Amino acid sequence: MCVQYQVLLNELGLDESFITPLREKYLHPLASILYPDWGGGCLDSHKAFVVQYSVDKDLDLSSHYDNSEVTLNVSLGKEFTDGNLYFSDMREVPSGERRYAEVEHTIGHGILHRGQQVHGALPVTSGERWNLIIWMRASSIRNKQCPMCNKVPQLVETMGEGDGFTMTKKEDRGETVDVCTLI
Ligand SMILES: O=C(O)CCC(=O)C(=O)O
Ligand SMILES: [Fe+2]
Repeated sequence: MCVQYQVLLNELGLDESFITPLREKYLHPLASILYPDWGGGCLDSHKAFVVQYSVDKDLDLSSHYDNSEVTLNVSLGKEFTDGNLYFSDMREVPSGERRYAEVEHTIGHGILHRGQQVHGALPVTSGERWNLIIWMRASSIRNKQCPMCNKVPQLVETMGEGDGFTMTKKEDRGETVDVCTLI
């Protein structure tokens, strides 16, 4: 899975003023109720970005799961045809046994889902489709098991934002990332 056309909101200075308060005040309480078994009650960081699709850029996004415990996906517009989202089972279900459901995403609406639920976006056939994606992370969950490789994470310091893992207090040296995302 690779989204080529994306803008990270923290690079635009929008994390502290917009995404962090949105997560803490609104998304965390909702996720605590909806997804208590998937880290929804202990979300403590995020990666937020805007993705863009059009016929001359990326058309679609193949089936994948996110590097998140809970994801918010908001349709920002602009005007486009097709490009529906689809959702399937959790990633543990073997690919041959998965069932898929298509969801038409109304502009201005947000869809909250578990990061480990398999999903993707179908091709747009005209116009431009822009979405705000917030991958929310729970360090207490991912510190025990990496959501991308299922292993106990091997943490290394990183430049800029990490991937929502935390080191123990003694070793706390800043943002960290699991080596599995680097290879
Ligand atoms: O294009 C979309 O609406 C889905 C994007 C997505 O699933 C992701 O970036 O993880
Ligand atoms: Fe995704």
